[in-house]
Amino acid sequence: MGEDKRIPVGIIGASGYGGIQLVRLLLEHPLVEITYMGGSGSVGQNFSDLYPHLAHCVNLPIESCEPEEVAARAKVVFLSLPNGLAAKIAPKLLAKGCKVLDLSADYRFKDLQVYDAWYKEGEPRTDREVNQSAVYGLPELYRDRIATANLVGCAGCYPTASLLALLPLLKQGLIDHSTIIIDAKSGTSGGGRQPKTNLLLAEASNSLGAYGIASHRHTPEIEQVCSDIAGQEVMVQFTPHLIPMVRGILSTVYAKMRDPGLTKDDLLTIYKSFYRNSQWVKVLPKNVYPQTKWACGTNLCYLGVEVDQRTGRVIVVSAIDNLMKGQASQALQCLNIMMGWEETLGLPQLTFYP
Ligand SMILES: NC(=O)C1=CN([C@@H]2O[C@H](COP(=O)(O)OP(=O)(O)OC[C@H]3O[C@@H](n4cnc5c(N)ncnc54)[C@H](OP(=O)(O)O)[C@@H]3O)[C@@H](O)[C@H]2O)C=CC1
Ligand SMILES: CC(=O)N[C@@H](CCC(=O)OP(=O)(O)O)C(=O)O
Repeated sequence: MGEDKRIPVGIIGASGYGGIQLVRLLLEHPLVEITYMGGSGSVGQNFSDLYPHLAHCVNLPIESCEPEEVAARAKVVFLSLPNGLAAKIAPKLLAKGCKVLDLSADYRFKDLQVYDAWYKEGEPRTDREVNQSAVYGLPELYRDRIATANLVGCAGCYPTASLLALLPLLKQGLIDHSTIIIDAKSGTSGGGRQPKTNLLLAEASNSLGAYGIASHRHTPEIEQVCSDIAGQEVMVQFTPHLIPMVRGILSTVYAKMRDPGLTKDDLLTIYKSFYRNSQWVKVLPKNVYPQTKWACGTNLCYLGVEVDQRTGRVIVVSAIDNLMKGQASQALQCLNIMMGWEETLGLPQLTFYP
């Protein structure tokens, strides 16, 4: 038997929805081994007490999150915690030499004033320097930066779906920035495993509603990336909806084209070329538009591109699994890049269907 070269990995927030996706992915990844599980309310329990169906493959206790202890037992740490906690833990882990992937919003914003304005989680942040070192975890845009990062602030779920739809348009300067409208729907798992009234079956089933209109926290995150690509300030109109299903995000993006003469064939050529080196983004053929079911359980994003010649608008429909490409599997994709591994390693591409 050769030496086992698996990298020891910790998951803080293992009991949550992000945590359990990471467990599934990391157990099947050939180059890592889960060595630490951290939490809060579930400390003292075994992971298999929380998820008995996994008792045959996971036997680890949930421990309190002591950064020194975590760093002694893990070289890579995934933080899958409510917003505001990673900013307190990540600097200590980085100082001990760990690579850190944060699934919350704490390290997504270059400008902490923007973070503070939208995420009022308590005391002011004291980790400005660390924050400056963080790279936004959207591999299709920042692959090179992720490759050399020690800290990645993984992209949010709605931003991932929406930005992948928008990137080629912004990069090529094809749209009037002031006309971007994003209409998105998410399954209830987007709200996490903690009980919330609006996520009860009786509230969410047989019903569809918008929330966070003109005020959702993903608006500045989407705008930050759009502005970075466009080289000028971009504002978007973003409206999320809660839809009665468990997994999935469908984001439909509208914008006025600068050149109304562009056809659907032109745009499909542009999209296919833009994503030619991105295995996880599938640009669908002409007149085919994605369903969330196609992406379920995978790291894939499916894009359908349309042009309304009557209004001069381009319409792009984007489908992802919010817990996968929108969260845990995208974090693992980032880790693969950080470690110089094959970007597809350990990432599922076949959905459960139907
Ligand atoms: N759900 C989604 O679709 C997406 C979520 N995200 C983000 O990922 C992060 C995790 O989300 P999700 O998994 O859905 O959330 P959950 O509510 O399902 O899980 C939260 C986890 O955080 C742990 N936790 C809470 N407080 C503490 C604490 N003080 N110290 C240590 N651990 C703590 C909980 O552990 P315990 O049970 O032990 O208390 C639990 O494991 C959030 O920031 C979320 O915004 C990002 C993209 C998509
Ligand atoms: C349905 C639902 O409640 N969705 C969550 C999605 C946010 C999320 O999960 O957090 P990230 O910022 O880390 O992506 C919401 O709208 O707040």
